[in-house]
Amino acid sequence: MQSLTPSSSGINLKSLIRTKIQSNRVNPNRPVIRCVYRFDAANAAVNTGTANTNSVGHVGGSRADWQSSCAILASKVVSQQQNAEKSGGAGNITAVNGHKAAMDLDLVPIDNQPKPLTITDLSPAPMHGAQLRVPYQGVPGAYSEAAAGKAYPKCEAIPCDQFEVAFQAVELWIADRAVLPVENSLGGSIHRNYDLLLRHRLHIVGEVQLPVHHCLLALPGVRKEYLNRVISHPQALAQCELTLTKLGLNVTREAVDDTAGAAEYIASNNLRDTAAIASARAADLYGLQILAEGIQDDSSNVTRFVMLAREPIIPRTDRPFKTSIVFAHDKGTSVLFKVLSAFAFRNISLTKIESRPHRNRPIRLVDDANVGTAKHFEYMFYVDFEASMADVRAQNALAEVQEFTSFLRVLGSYPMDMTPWCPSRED
Ligand SMILES: O=C(O)C(=O)C[C@]1(C(=O)O)C=C[C@@H](O)C=C1
Repeated sequence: MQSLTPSSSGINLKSLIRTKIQSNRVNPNRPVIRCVYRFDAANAAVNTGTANTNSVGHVGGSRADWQSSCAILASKVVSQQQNAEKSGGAGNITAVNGHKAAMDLDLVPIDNQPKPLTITDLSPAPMHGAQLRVPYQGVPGAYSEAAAGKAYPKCEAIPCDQFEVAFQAVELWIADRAVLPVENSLGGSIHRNYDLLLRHRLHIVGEVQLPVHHCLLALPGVRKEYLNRVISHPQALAQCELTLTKLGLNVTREAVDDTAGAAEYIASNNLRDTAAIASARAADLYGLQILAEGIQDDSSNVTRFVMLAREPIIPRTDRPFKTSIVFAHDKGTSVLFKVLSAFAFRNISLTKIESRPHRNRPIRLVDDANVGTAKHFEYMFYVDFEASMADVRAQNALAEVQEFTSFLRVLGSYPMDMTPWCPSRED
């Protein structure tokens, strides 16, 4: 799979925005320009080598720098909201995934869709309104939009061109909750989002598990034999890897920012040699036909999303709760067994464990005069366990974990998604 994300370093916000605009001008047909910024924003934290601080600081130096760098375009946000209402788009999420495509194959005017929020749209001024505002990365028709609708059925889902924007929209009180995909049953963890959880100070307040039913979409009249390229989110490409091969397509696979963005790109550039992997709702929204459906390699394909807020919720014990933590230790991975036993002794089940590079201190050198220098990689460990922070067992386990670790943060204690299991789509 070709990665279309160029690397760079030593960036600041203004140069990023300039890069983005220039890239768009140079080659308006590339669907992936937004990646340039997304990748660089992540690297900003790598370059400064800091974790656990607000990423705003990394981007522009200080929060004040960042704010003065941003255009204050609150009215644009409002007009996006109005557009969304008019188009029945982001604010009106019904059966997004698992939704029968219309057989009317006329191209729809895709300009009706609300434009994704970008970093320059963020205003530090709070927005008021009764509806919960939930930013997600992608454009209408993305699975993240569906996840927002599942978590908060009456919410106004706000498309953003990158995760960083969704986080900052909540941090700056423009929005109320961000929705973030963290893992998929086939594609595995979405690593970058674990890093983002650590860099930002938002709290996990809920989770949603969304069955993901992928379709192969192309312009009306296009047949599979005409295709020489399939574009989608890297996770979606990974989830359909075997099926794409089985379909006998002689295509290159290219990664773009989100599934629905791939569909939109094909429609707006009238690409007859390219297909997208996206939802049936994306086919509806962007006037594409469904060439094949259910193309994920496993019918029970599920993505887990977490919801993030400025404040934690008050944990309870009257319903199943999950707690997510992240920890590290100065002396490397040897602490892992002790931490895990703190949960095992209390009969607390772990549902997930993930390790990521410790970006502050990625390597630990251990010199041995006789044999040389061992170079150990250092990790941050992310653990989800099935207990509420209001449960005394969890409190005792964490008190113990704290003794073993040099760094411990509770990312959130939140209700588990206990919705009935229905992996197949309801047509
Ligand atoms: O591209 C989208 O539609 C998304 O919402 C992103 C995303 C992901 O990040 O995993 C969400 C669910 C699917 O697993 C594929 C892609």
